[in-house]
Amino acid sequence: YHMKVGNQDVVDVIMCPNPHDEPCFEKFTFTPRKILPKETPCYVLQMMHHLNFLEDFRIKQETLIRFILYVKKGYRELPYHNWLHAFSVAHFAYLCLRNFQLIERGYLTKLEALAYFVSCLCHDIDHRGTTNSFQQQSNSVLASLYSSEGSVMERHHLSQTLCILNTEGCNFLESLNREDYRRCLDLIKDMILATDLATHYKIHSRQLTMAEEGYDRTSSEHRYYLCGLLMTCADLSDQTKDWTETKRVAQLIYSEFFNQGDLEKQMGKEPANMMDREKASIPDHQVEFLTECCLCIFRILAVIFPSAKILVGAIKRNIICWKSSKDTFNKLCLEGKTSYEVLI
Ligand SMILES: Cc1nc2ccc(C(=O)N[C@]34C[C@H]5C[C@H](C[C@H](C5)C3)C4)cc2n2c(-c3ccccc3Cl)nnc12
Ligand SMILES: [Mg+2]
Ligand SMILES: [Zn+2]
Repeated sequence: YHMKVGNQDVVDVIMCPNPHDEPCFEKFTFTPRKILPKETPCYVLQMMHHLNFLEDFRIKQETLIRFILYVKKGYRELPYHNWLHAFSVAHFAYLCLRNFQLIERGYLTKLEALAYFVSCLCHDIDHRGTTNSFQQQSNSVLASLYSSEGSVMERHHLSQTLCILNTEGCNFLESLNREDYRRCLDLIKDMILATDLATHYKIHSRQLTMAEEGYDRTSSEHRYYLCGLLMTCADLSDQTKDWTETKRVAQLIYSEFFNQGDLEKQMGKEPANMMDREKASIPDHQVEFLTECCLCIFRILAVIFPSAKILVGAIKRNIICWKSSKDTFNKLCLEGKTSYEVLI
């Protein structure tokens, strides 16, 4: 957008802050879930234009638009793991690329940046609203396909992504030379597989060591850990927004968790507490998850990128809100409400 403010041109003010000084699209305080779903494909295209991907990789706009629409269609109408989650994760990746200047400061090559943004958009395609362990428990088709390698859902999201790339008129990477094409697909594989939280728990301590030692651009191990860190932070970025947003997102997540718990009960299985709408204490579980998982991973991000400290602050504020909400939850639960009913 080219915008005149007074007699001074304000060039390239994209999604500029509107007069009611709502958070600007370019800031970490912006909540991408407020964008109308039908407008989201345009915003994806706009972000890729502003990251200069179309020029750098000679991407045909028509092919890219078809790819984006196929990816959007690939997501199911679920409470949480839907297209709007993918869009918000990709928006966070866009903010990291722009605000941390990941390319300009050599943290990621342009190809890695492209793979990062596209992986965020595709990382949960065709999610069924159930966990990897549920795939095993229910002997799903996906479990029979992938359970020997682990990360069952993530391998399915990757395979769906590659299928779309191989769909007529959707391969926006077609102008990459053979080596870059191969490298980009390998990066997308590593990045989508990195969104399996169980994997994050395994490599978390090494990511911390990497941050404390100082990021070594020449180390392929460091580059792998940074990509995994950036993927997990994007996947959890809802937790860095304001309390209203965080609370609403938790309600969506637990709606999926409890649906799975109901399914497990019907199968005669005992669901985990966090999946059981009768037993789960959402505030307690969220305080634990935000403290044990989110706070740790965003602290590592802030060691490498000091401007990410505001994200750590946002998570701390949400932990305080969950702790203070506990009294309300306990009081209402005493009146016989489940913690889910209190949340909605
Ligand atoms: C707010 C919030 N809470 C969350 C609470 C719990 C879990 C969760 O999967 N826990 C674990 C706990 C152990 C070790 C592994 C495997 C299983 C056993 C299940 C992970 C995720 C949560 N989560 C996510 C999220 C991120 C990535 C994939 C799926 C999801 Cl849902 N995004 N936001 C949230
Ligand atoms: Mg996932
Ligand atoms: Zn996700």
